[in-house]
Amino acid sequence: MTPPTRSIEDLRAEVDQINRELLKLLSQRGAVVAQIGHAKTQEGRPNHYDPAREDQQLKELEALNEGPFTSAAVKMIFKEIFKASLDLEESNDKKQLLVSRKVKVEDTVLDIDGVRIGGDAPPVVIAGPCSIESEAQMEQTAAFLAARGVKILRGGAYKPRTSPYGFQGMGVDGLILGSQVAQANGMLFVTEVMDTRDVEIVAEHADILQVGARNMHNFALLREVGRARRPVLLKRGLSATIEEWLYAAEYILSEGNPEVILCERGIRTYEKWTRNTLDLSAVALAKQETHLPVIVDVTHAAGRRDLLIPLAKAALAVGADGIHVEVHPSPATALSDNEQQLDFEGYERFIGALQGQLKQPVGV
Ligand SMILES: O=C(O)C(=O)C[C@]1(C(=O)O)C=C[C@@H](O)C=C1
Repeated sequence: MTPPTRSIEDLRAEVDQINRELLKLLSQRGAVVAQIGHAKTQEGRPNHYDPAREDQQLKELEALNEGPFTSAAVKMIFKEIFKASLDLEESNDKKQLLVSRKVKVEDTVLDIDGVRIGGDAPPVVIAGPCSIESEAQMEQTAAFLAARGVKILRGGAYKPRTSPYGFQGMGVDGLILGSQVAQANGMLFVTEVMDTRDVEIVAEHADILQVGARNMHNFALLREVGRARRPVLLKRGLSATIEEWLYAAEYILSEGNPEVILCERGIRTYEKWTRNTLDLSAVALAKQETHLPVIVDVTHAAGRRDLLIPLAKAALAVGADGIHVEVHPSPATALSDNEQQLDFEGYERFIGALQGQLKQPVGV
């Protein structure tokens, strides 16, 4: 065996020097890749991952590889570089999102005719029936809730039902009824808009436009409500990741409407004992990553009345800016969501249990 002509120390010094050069090259590569990422964002390409481009680079590197590393090893190293590059592109991209706290540090506080939502405002309660069904039903509910300090009345005029044969809502008559009853009781009116063609008429009658979970990925609708001059309550999609939810909000802000309230309403999981699984980490994360108000729809979160109080308590404990809950004078005869809506007595118990956390008088 021929003795090594150079000492380990000497060789290590050379390795250190190569490391420094590799790092310099990696940083140079990162800077160029960041520019590619920026260009992709400018072009409106939300997905920066490009497997074909990665493949092309790997093939070229394989062809050029003279060893001593195997092609598999070279590929593995470069795949890590692509992954880090992609992370870099996407994190730079995120920094520029209008919803991001990196762009706007302070909380967005909505002030809708004197009702403040988000930031240092006390948590709001949004309550009302699932569907607008009749004058009597709306009047009774609004009077009951208004007397208990609720400032925002909900009620669906267009109902996205699982079955096309289910009750589909009262449409424009429902909008008129909901807004009149809310106004008569000194409340704001929030209702869902499902179709781009209805945004104008819904915005005419509602104080807040709701985009429902099933429409969170309806980008045409998101753009349209982004152009409306009304605040938007954006529910998280049934199977949407937090990132997808925030991008949906970004669609609205990017059209010039900064008044977005995020609403976590439970996501679809393998769990069968609850209708959905309330994702509280999404609430905490959305509050951390964005400056927007975040509320929790406890009614849909679990799909069962017996969990409403603990879920609402937990939501407020992680920092939710409000609670959305369905209330109906007679849930058993309601035309939708019988299992989930609270009757008036149930609402009293519910709100009583939250009194300490709501930081505001809720009783009469
Ligand atoms: O070339 C691109 O499109 C890039 O975004 C750069 C890059 C890379 O690091 O080479 C990064 C991620 C993509 O999946 C493909 C390639």
